[in-house]
Amino acid sequence: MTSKHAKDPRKWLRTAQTISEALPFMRRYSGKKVVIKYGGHAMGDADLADKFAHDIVLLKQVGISPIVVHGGGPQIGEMLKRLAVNSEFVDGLRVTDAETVEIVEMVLSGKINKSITAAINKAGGTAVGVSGKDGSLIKARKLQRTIKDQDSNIEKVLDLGFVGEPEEINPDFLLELDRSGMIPVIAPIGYGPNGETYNINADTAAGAIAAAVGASRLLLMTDVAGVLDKQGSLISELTIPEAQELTQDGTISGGMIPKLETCLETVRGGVDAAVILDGRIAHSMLLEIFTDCGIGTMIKKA
Ligand SMILES: Nc1ncnc2c1ncn2[C@@H]1O[C@H](COP(=O)(O)OP(=O)(O)O)[C@@H](O)[C@H]1O
Ligand SMILES: CC(=O)N[C@@H](CCC(=O)OP(=O)(O)O)C(=O)O
Repeated sequence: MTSKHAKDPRKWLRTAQTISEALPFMRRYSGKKVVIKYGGHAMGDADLADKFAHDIVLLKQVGISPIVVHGGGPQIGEMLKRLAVNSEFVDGLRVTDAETVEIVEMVLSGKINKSITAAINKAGGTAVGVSGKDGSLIKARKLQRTIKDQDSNIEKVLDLGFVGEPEEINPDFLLELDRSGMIPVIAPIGYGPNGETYNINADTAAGAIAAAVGASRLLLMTDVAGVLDKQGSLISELTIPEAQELTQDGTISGGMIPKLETCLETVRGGVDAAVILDGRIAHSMLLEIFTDCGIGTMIKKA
Protein backbone atom coordinates (compact mmCIF):
# COMPACT_ATOMS: atom_id res chain seq x y z
CA MET A 1 0.00 0.00 0.00
CA THR A 2 1.34 3.48 -0.87
CA SER A 3 0.53 6.34 1.46
CA LYS A 4 0.61 10.07 0.65
CA HIS A 5 3.49 10.42 3.15
CA ALA A 6 5.64 8.06 1.14
CA LYS A 7 5.04 10.08 -2.01
CA ASP A 8 6.27 13.41 -0.64
CA PRO A 9 7.91 13.00 2.78
CA ARG A 10 9.47 16.51 2.66
CA LYS A 11 6.05 18.13 2.57
CA TRP A 12 4.90 16.16 5.60
CA LEU A 13 8.11 16.93 7.48
CA ARG A 14 7.44 20.63 6.95
CA THR A 15 3.88 20.16 8.22
CA ALA A 16 5.15 18.30 11.29
CA GLN A 17 7.69 21.05 11.94
CA THR A 18 5.03 23.75 11.69
CA ILE A 19 2.82 21.93 14.18
CA SER A 20 5.78 21.48 16.52
CA GLU A 21 6.71 25.18 16.29
CA ALA A 22 3.14 26.10 17.27
CA LEU A 23 3.45 24.22 20.60
CA PRO A 24 4.89 27.09 22.71
CA PHE A 25 2.17 29.40 21.41
CA MET A 26 -0.52 26.84 22.21
CA ARG A 27 0.88 26.65 25.75
CA ARG A 28 0.98 30.44 26.05
CA TYR A 29 -2.67 30.83 25.09
CA SER A 30 -4.06 27.67 26.65
CA GLY A 31 -7.03 28.54 28.88
CA LYS A 32 -6.98 32.15 27.66
CA LYS A 33 -9.77 34.02 25.93
CA VAL A 34 -9.35 35.51 22.50
CA VAL A 35 -12.04 37.82 21.09
CA ILE A 36 -12.23 37.78 17.31
CA LYS A 37 -14.15 40.48 15.48
CA TYR A 38 -15.18 39.19 12.09
CA GLY A 39 -15.87 42.19 9.84
CA GLY A 40 -18.55 42.34 7.16
CA HIS A 41 -15.93 42.88 4.46
CA ALA A 42 -13.85 39.90 5.64
CA MET A 43 -16.79 37.48 5.43
CA GLY A 44 -17.57 38.05 1.74
CA ASP A 45 -15.68 35.04 0.30
CA ALA A 46 -17.23 31.57 0.85
CA ASP A 47 -13.90 29.69 0.92
CA LEU A 48 -12.38 32.15 3.42
CA ALA A 49 -15.54 31.98 5.55
CA ASP A 50 -15.19 28.20 5.66
CA LYS A 51 -11.51 28.46 6.69
CA PHE A 52 -12.43 31.05 9.32
CA ALA A 53 -14.94 28.60 10.86
CA HIS A 54 -12.35 25.79 10.89
CA ASP A 55 -9.75 28.06 12.52
CA ILE A 56 -12.21 28.99 15.29
CA VAL A 57 -12.86 25.29 15.96
CA LEU A 58 -9.11 24.62 16.00
CA LEU A 59 -8.56 27.33 18.64
CA LYS A 60 -11.23 25.75 20.84
CA GLN A 61 -9.77 22.29 20.27
CA VAL A 62 -6.33 23.32 21.56
CA GLY A 63 -7.74 24.82 24.75
CA ILE A 64 -8.16 28.48 23.78
CA SER A 65 -11.57 30.10 24.32
CA PRO A 66 -12.60 31.98 21.17
CA ILE A 67 -15.44 34.52 21.35
CA VAL A 68 -16.65 35.73 17.96
CA VAL A 69 -18.24 39.17 17.51
CA HIS A 70 -19.35 39.85 13.96
CA GLY A 71 -20.14 42.89 11.85
CA GLY A 72 -22.08 43.07 8.63
CA GLY A 73 -21.89 46.69 7.46
CA PRO A 74 -21.89 45.89 3.71
CA GLN A 75 -24.73 43.36 4.12
CA ILE A 76 -26.83 45.93 6.05
CA GLY A 77 -26.06 48.42 3.28
CA GLU A 78 -27.36 46.00 0.62
CA MET A 79 -30.57 45.35 2.51
CA LEU A 80 -31.20 49.06 3.07
CA LYS A 81 -30.66 49.66 -0.63
CA ARG A 82 -33.10 46.88 -1.51
CA LEU A 83 -35.68 48.45 0.78
CA ALA A 84 -34.90 51.91 -0.62
CA VAL A 85 -33.86 53.30 2.78
CA ASN A 86 -31.12 55.94 2.67
CA SER A 87 -28.11 55.52 4.91
CA GLU A 88 -25.14 57.71 5.75
CA PHE A 89 -22.04 57.42 7.90
CA VAL A 90 -20.37 59.88 10.26
CA ASP A 91 -16.81 58.96 11.29
CA GLY A 92 -17.43 55.31 10.32
CA LEU A 93 -20.76 55.07 12.22
CA ARG A 94 -24.10 54.55 10.50
CA VAL A 95 -26.69 57.19 11.33
CA THR A 96 -29.52 54.94 12.53
CA ASP A 97 -33.17 56.04 12.71
CA ALA A 98 -36.04 53.91 14.06
CA GLU A 99 -36.67 52.18 10.71
CA THR A 100 -32.96 51.53 10.11
CA VAL A 101 -32.35 49.99 13.52
CA GLU A 102 -35.05 47.37 12.82
CA ILE A 103 -33.34 46.42 9.57
CA VAL A 104 -29.88 46.42 11.21
CA GLU A 105 -31.12 44.04 13.91
CA MET A 106 -32.80 41.79 11.35
CA VAL A 107 -29.67 41.48 9.20
CA LEU A 108 -27.13 41.11 12.03
CA SER A 109 -29.07 38.87 14.45
CA GLY A 110 -30.68 36.95 11.61
CA LYS A 111 -28.93 35.73 8.50
CA ILE A 112 -25.36 36.77 9.34
CA ASN A 113 -25.34 35.50 12.92
CA LYS A 114 -26.94 32.20 11.97
CA SER A 115 -24.70 31.55 8.96
CA ILE A 116 -21.51 32.04 11.02
CA THR A 117 -22.93 29.82 13.76
CA ALA A 118 -23.87 27.15 11.23
CA ALA A 119 -20.43 27.29 9.58
CA ILE A 120 -18.64 26.77 12.92
CA ASN A 121 -20.98 23.89 13.79
CA LYS A 122 -20.37 22.34 10.37
CA ALA A 123 -16.63 22.57 11.03
CA GLY A 124 -17.08 20.49 14.19
CA GLY A 125 -17.60 23.11 16.91
CA THR A 126 -20.61 23.91 19.06
CA ALA A 127 -21.42 27.54 18.37
CA VAL A 128 -24.28 29.48 19.91
CA GLY A 129 -25.49 32.57 18.08
CA VAL A 130 -26.73 35.42 20.28
CA SER A 131 -27.18 39.18 20.16
CA GLY A 132 -26.38 41.64 22.92
CA LYS A 133 -30.00 41.32 24.04
CA ASP A 134 -29.59 37.62 24.96
CA GLY A 135 -28.46 36.90 28.51
CA SER A 136 -28.43 40.68 29.13
CA LEU A 137 -25.09 40.59 27.34
CA ILE A 138 -24.75 44.21 26.14
CA LYS A 139 -26.57 46.97 27.98
CA ALA A 140 -26.12 50.08 25.86
CA ARG A 141 -26.66 53.82 26.03
CA LYS A 142 -27.10 56.33 23.27
CA LEU A 143 -23.75 57.36 21.82
CA GLN A 144 -22.94 61.04 22.18
CA ARG A 145 -20.74 62.16 19.31
CA THR A 146 -19.23 65.64 19.29
CA ILE A 147 -17.47 67.22 16.34
CA LYS A 148 -15.52 70.44 16.07
CA ASP A 149 -16.72 72.97 13.51
CA GLN A 150 -13.72 73.67 11.25
CA ASP A 151 -14.38 77.42 10.96
CA SER A 152 -15.61 78.41 14.41
CA ASN A 153 -13.76 75.67 16.35
CA ILE A 154 -16.95 75.22 18.39
CA GLU A 155 -17.88 71.66 19.43
CA LYS A 156 -21.37 70.48 18.52
CA VAL A 157 -23.25 67.30 19.43
CA LEU A 158 -24.32 65.08 16.53
CA ASP A 159 -27.48 63.01 16.81
CA LEU A 160 -26.78 59.56 15.32
CA GLY A 161 -30.19 58.20 16.37
CA PHE A 162 -30.14 54.64 17.70
CA VAL A 163 -26.37 54.24 17.63
CA GLY A 164 -25.32 52.93 21.01
CA GLU A 165 -22.20 52.30 23.01
CA PRO A 166 -21.81 49.47 25.52
CA GLU A 167 -22.53 50.57 29.07
CA GLU A 168 -22.38 47.19 30.80
CA ILE A 169 -21.37 43.72 29.61
CA ASN A 170 -22.51 40.53 31.32
CA PRO A 171 -19.35 38.39 31.10
CA ASP A 172 -20.87 35.56 33.21
CA PHE A 173 -23.16 34.60 30.35
CA LEU A 174 -20.15 34.15 28.03
CA LEU A 175 -18.07 32.39 30.66
CA GLU A 176 -20.94 29.96 31.23
CA LEU A 177 -21.16 29.18 27.50
CA ASP A 178 -17.40 28.70 27.41
CA ARG A 179 -17.43 26.37 30.41
CA SER A 180 -20.06 24.28 28.61
CA GLY A 181 -17.74 23.90 25.63
CA MET A 182 -19.67 26.35 23.45
CA ILE A 183 -18.39 29.10 21.19
CA PRO A 184 -20.33 32.37 21.46
CA VAL A 185 -21.09 34.17 18.17
CA ILE A 186 -22.34 37.66 18.98
CA ALA A 187 -24.30 40.20 16.91
CA PRO A 188 -23.48 43.77 18.04
CA ILE A 189 -26.99 44.79 19.09
CA GLY A 190 -27.53 46.33 22.52
CA TYR A 191 -30.57 46.89 24.71
CA GLY A 192 -31.34 50.23 26.36
CA PRO A 193 -32.87 50.85 29.80
CA ASN A 194 -36.33 51.38 28.32
CA GLY A 195 -36.28 48.40 25.99
CA GLU A 196 -34.88 50.33 23.03
CA THR A 197 -32.61 48.59 20.52
CA TYR A 198 -29.17 50.05 19.81
CA ASN A 199 -26.99 49.57 16.76
CA ILE A 200 -23.41 49.23 18.02
CA ASN A 201 -20.36 49.31 15.80
CA ALA A 202 -19.03 45.74 15.83
CA ASP A 203 -15.45 46.80 16.63
CA THR A 204 -16.68 48.77 19.64
CA ALA A 205 -18.78 45.82 20.86
CA ALA A 206 -15.85 43.41 20.44
CA GLY A 207 -13.54 45.73 22.39
CA ALA A 208 -15.96 46.07 25.30
CA ILE A 209 -16.44 42.29 25.42
CA ALA A 210 -12.68 41.66 25.29
CA ALA A 211 -12.12 43.98 28.26
CA ALA A 212 -15.07 42.52 30.23
CA VAL A 213 -13.97 38.87 29.91
CA GLY A 214 -10.28 39.70 30.47
CA ALA A 215 -9.22 38.50 27.01
CA SER A 216 -5.54 38.05 26.17
CA ARG A 217 -6.00 39.27 22.63
CA LEU A 218 -8.49 41.16 20.53
CA LEU A 219 -8.26 40.40 16.81
CA LEU A 220 -10.11 42.70 14.40
CA MET A 221 -10.37 41.00 11.01
CA THR A 222 -10.97 43.35 8.11
CA ASP A 223 -10.28 43.83 4.40
CA VAL A 224 -6.99 45.74 4.55
CA ALA A 225 -3.49 44.62 5.58
CA GLY A 226 -3.77 46.66 8.80
CA VAL A 227 -3.26 50.33 9.54
CA LEU A 228 -1.57 52.03 6.60
CA ASP A 229 0.56 55.15 6.87
CA LYS A 230 0.23 58.21 4.61
CA GLN A 231 2.32 56.45 1.92
CA GLY A 232 0.08 53.37 2.06
CA SER A 233 2.67 51.15 3.81
CA LEU A 234 1.63 48.78 6.59
CA ILE A 235 2.43 49.88 10.15
CA SER A 236 3.29 46.67 12.07
CA GLU A 237 3.20 48.03 15.59
CA LEU A 238 1.66 51.07 17.27
CA THR A 239 1.80 52.32 20.85
CA ILE A 240 -1.15 54.23 22.34
CA PRO A 241 0.40 57.71 21.75
CA GLU A 242 1.36 56.81 18.16
CA ALA A 243 -2.17 55.59 17.42
CA GLN A 244 -3.65 58.77 18.89
CA GLU A 245 -1.46 60.84 16.61
CA LEU A 246 -2.64 58.95 13.50
CA THR A 247 -6.26 59.64 14.47
CA GLN A 248 -5.59 63.32 15.02
CA ASP A 249 -3.52 63.97 11.88
CA GLY A 250 -6.14 62.40 9.57
CA THR A 251 -4.06 59.38 8.42
CA ILE A 252 -7.01 57.17 9.26
CA SER A 253 -10.62 57.75 8.24
CA GLY A 254 -13.99 56.00 7.84
CA GLY A 255 -14.27 52.52 9.33
CA MET A 256 -10.67 52.64 10.60
CA ILE A 257 -11.66 55.33 13.14
CA PRO A 258 -13.86 53.11 15.38
CA LYS A 259 -11.36 50.27 14.87
CA LEU A 260 -8.38 52.20 16.19
CA GLU A 261 -10.46 53.85 18.94
CA THR A 262 -11.51 50.36 20.03
CA CYS A 263 -7.92 49.10 20.08
CA LEU A 264 -6.86 52.04 22.24
CA GLU A 265 -9.67 51.58 24.75
CA THR A 266 -9.24 47.82 24.89
CA VAL A 267 -5.53 48.02 25.58
CA ARG A 268 -6.14 50.73 28.19
CA GLY A 269 -8.79 48.40 29.65
CA GLY A 270 -6.17 45.72 30.36
CA VAL A 271 -6.13 43.50 27.25
CA ASP A 272 -2.45 42.76 26.42
CA ALA A 273 -2.71 43.70 22.76
CA ALA A 274 -5.21 44.35 19.99
CA VAL A 275 -4.41 43.41 16.39
CA ILE A 276 -5.97 44.68 13.16
CA LEU A 277 -5.65 41.77 10.74
CA ASP A 278 -6.19 41.08 7.05
CA GLY A 279 -9.18 38.76 6.85
CA ARG A 280 -8.54 38.29 3.10
CA ILE A 281 -5.52 36.12 3.95
CA ALA A 282 -6.50 32.52 4.64
CA HIS A 283 -5.70 31.45 8.23
CA SER A 284 -4.47 34.95 9.17
CA MET A 285 -5.83 34.31 12.68
CA LEU A 286 -3.65 31.19 13.07
CA LEU A 287 -0.58 33.01 11.79
CA GLU A 288 -1.18 35.75 14.34
CA ILE A 289 -1.71 33.44 17.32
CA PHE A 290 0.59 30.50 16.59
CA THR A 291 3.63 32.10 14.97
CA ASP A 292 6.12 34.89 15.60
CA CYS A 293 5.36 36.59 12.32
CA GLY A 294 2.49 38.95 13.13
CA ILE A 295 0.98 40.02 9.82
CA GLY A 296 -1.26 42.95 10.77
CA THR A 297 -0.98 46.01 13.00
CA MET A 298 -0.52 45.35 16.71
CA ILE A 299 -1.54 48.02 19.20
CA LYS A 300 0.19 47.77 22.59
CA LYS A 301 0.30 49.99 25.64
CA ALA A 302 3.87 51.19 25.20
N1 LIG B 1 -4.97 54.57 7.41
C1 LIG B 1 -5.80 53.57 7.05
N2 LIG B 1 -5.32 52.31 6.96
C2 LIG B 1 -6.11 51.27 6.60
N3 LIG B 1 -7.44 51.42 6.29
C3 LIG B 1 -7.99 52.64 6.36
C4 LIG B 1 -7.20 53.78 6.76
N4 LIG B 1 -8.01 54.87 6.75
C5 LIG B 1 -9.22 54.46 6.37
N5 LIG B 1 -9.24 53.12 6.13
C6 LIG B 1 -10.43 52.38 5.69
O1 LIG B 1 -10.96 51.57 6.75
C7 LIG B 1 -11.57 50.43 6.15
C8 LIG B 1 -11.80 49.33 7.21
O2 LIG B 1 -12.97 49.63 7.96
P1 LIG B 1 -14.40 48.98 7.61
O3 LIG B 1 -14.73 49.25 6.17
O4 LIG B 1 -15.38 49.48 8.63
O5 LIG B 1 -14.11 47.44 7.77
P2 LIG B 1 -14.91 46.27 8.48
O6 LIG B 1 -16.16 46.04 7.70
O7 LIG B 1 -13.96 45.12 8.41
O8 LIG B 1 -15.18 46.70 9.90
C9 LIG B 1 -10.60 50.07 5.07
O9 LIG B 1 -11.17 49.27 4.06
C10 LIG B 1 -10.15 51.42 4.54
O10 LIG B 1 -10.95 51.83 3.46
C1 LIG C 1 -23.18 52.08 14.39
C2 LIG C 1 -22.71 51.26 13.23
O1 LIG C 1 -22.09 51.79 12.32
N1 LIG C 1 -23.01 49.94 13.24
C3 LIG C 1 -22.63 49.06 12.21
C4 LIG C 1 -22.83 47.62 12.70
C5 LIG C 1 -22.21 46.58 11.80
C6 LIG C 1 -20.71 46.70 11.70
O2 LIG C 1 -20.02 47.33 12.49
O3 LIG C 1 -20.21 45.99 10.65
P1 LIG C 1 -18.70 45.97 10.08
O4 LIG C 1 -17.82 45.56 11.17
O5 LIG C 1 -18.77 45.00 8.97
O6 LIG C 1 -18.38 47.38 9.59
C7 LIG C 1 -23.48 49.30 10.92
O7 LIG C 1 -24.63 49.66 11.02
O8 LIG C 1 -22.92 49.06 9.83
